[in-house]
Amino acid sequence: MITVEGLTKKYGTVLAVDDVSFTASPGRVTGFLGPNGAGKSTTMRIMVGLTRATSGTVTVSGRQFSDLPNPGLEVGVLLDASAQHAGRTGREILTLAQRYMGLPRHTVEDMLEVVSLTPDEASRRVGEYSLGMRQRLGIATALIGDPEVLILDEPANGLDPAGIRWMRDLLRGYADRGGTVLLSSHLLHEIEVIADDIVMIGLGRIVSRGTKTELLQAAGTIVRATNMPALGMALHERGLVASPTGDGAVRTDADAALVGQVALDAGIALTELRAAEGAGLEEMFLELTSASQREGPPATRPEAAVA
Ligand SMILES: Nc1ncnc2c1ncn2[C@@H]1O[C@H](COP(=O)(O)OP(=O)(O)OP(=O)(O)O)[C@@H](O)[C@H]1O
Repeated sequence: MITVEGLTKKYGTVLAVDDVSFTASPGRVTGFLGPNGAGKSTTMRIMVGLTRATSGTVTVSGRQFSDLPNPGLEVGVLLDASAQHAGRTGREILTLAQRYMGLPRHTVEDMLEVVSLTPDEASRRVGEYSLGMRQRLGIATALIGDPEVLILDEPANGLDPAGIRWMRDLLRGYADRGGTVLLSSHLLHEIEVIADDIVMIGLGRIVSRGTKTELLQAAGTIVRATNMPALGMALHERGLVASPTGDGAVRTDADAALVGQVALDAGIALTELRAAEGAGLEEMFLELTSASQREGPPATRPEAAVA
């Protein structure tokens, strides 16, 4: 379990993390989602004691990271796969972790197998590794102490589609065995596929959080009619906000039953009526983080916690 309470980090005048609170629970994969510069890495660095918080607390399994006697046995961390010593081989890096944590020697070969690094690759210097190979080695280092909690910053970076599938299955299995996984990404689809719970952050603030199911339900309804202007008018008259989806339909926050009733009352024939699901989550992500999108206009920050 990871518990973040009122976490704030200022770098001079930059408010990188602004009063962030959330939990990541055992048995679940929690996706930490936000655009570039949202504050994900800073939050994770504070979690593992690499950056000092201005205020607020983070506990892992009830304790601060700095109070853990042998942290690698309790928390597996992958923050920057490129930070590994370029002159050492993959096997040497894992062996150092194994000795440092006081683990049996066979764990090194076990982990190489888990992350599918071949004996030949394990004997090569990390400086010659591709980014995907470095990520695999980083995940092996995070897992070697068999910790209960994993904190992974953009772990899918550099992995090919098969590698992403492999990582997804690995983390799923880890969570299903009771582990706590927190992983960050600026890619909605990645988080949507892998996470049970989602925490969205923008400009250092939590803009939404909840289970994926809740967020998908909260994503609204897609509706299409032969007479779209009449449908727009009918929804408007009932106080329902509808926004164009870009392909001729509209999305509204109302549930499908209400939208269907509104259309029936107005005598409008619908050609499509369905839960917005993934498309809606993407729209919500863009809406919720619009204040922090470099491409978007400045706006007041929304707060849309659903859990
Ligand atoms: N050491 C630092 N000194 C000053 N500002 C910093 C420092 N580290 C991060 N920041 C600022 O804090 C904010 C949040 O950065 P952070 O790296 O946490 O975002 P992120 O969500 O991880 O982004 P990305 O997806 O691009 O990795 C940014 O405005 C960044 O410029």
